[in-house]
Amino acid sequence: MAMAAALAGMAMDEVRASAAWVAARSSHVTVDSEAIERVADNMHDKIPKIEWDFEGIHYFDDGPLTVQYLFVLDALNFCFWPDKDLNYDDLASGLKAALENDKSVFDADRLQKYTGPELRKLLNWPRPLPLEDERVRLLHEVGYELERSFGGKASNLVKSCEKSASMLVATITSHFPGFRDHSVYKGHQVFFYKRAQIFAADLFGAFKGQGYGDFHDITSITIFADYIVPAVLRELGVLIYHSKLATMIDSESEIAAGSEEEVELRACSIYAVEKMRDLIRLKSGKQVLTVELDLWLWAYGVQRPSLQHHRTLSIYY
Ligand SMILES: Nc1nc2c(c(CN[C@H]3C=C[C@H](O)[C@@H]3O)cn2[C@@H]2O[C@H](COP(=O)(O)O)[C@@H](O)[C@H]2O)c(=O)[nH]1
Repeated sequence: MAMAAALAGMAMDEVRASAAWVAARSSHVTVDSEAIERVADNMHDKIPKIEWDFEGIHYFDDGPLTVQYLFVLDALNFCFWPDKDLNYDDLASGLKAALENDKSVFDADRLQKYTGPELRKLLNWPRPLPLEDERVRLLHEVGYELERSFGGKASNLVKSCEKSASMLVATITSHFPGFRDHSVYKGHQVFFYKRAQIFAADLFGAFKGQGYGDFHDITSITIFADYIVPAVLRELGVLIYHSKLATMIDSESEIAAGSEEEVELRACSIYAVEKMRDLIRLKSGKQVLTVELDLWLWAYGVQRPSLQHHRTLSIYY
């Protein structure tokens, strides 16, 4: 266990350190320190406290089934934009309705058998989902590995992590290859772990820091580098996109997964929000959690559909 705990401690340190490494070499995205200062000055005492389930779209029963639901949800929490009508809330509320209708719908043996059309039916979605084959493959992987190593239950996976969010992220990424969200940038491995970290944050939010959501190291989590938060940071002036990248995003051109542009967008977002958090702490003397900053930025972004975001086909976000 000592070895597991030591490795676990590194998971989010690696995310932070590699994001800073990219930000120091970035050529398509600039992090504007003065803008971060401005946001911290203006906002430090008025960061809105967003309720975790502010949209009222998630399943919650205060027990292990909620954990299973959240793990399945975050296994599929990526790439909605290729279907202009599909959003995260369709996934969250579709899975919720499926579970309310049939409590065994996310049993590990059943997760290993879903087909694309069955998943669509489960979500009550009328046409193929973006990256549907990958979604199905990831569901199978989740079912198989939960059964093999955790008695079929995501709640056992969480219990095995000794109330440590970083141990949870390390355990998930070592057992479930589909959660190993990383890239190689200028020869260096860069870690994001977006869906693994968001699962820890979802537990923390849903269970209000108690029970399955009780983590002594919740402060170690970074933002979840998706396609909404970078767009919000750009709107706030915190990220400046150089002209070629700005044109690609504004003209809705696809940005290749693993390209320098994509890695810089994600890594600079993590780096900038960490700086923002440090400054807010300095100015207000108060500890602000990155999960709270993330939820504020994300909620701001999804309420502004006119914000242009980058478009990358990815299973990670
Ligand atoms: N950084 C960050 N990214 C997040 C979330 C969430 C949802 N978290 C739930 C947890 C508590 C709240 O109740 C939220 O509802 C989804 N995403 C990402 O957004 C994108 C989807 O956008 P659109 O296509 O417009 O639906 C996609 O990349 C998805 O992975 C978050 O919290 N933070």
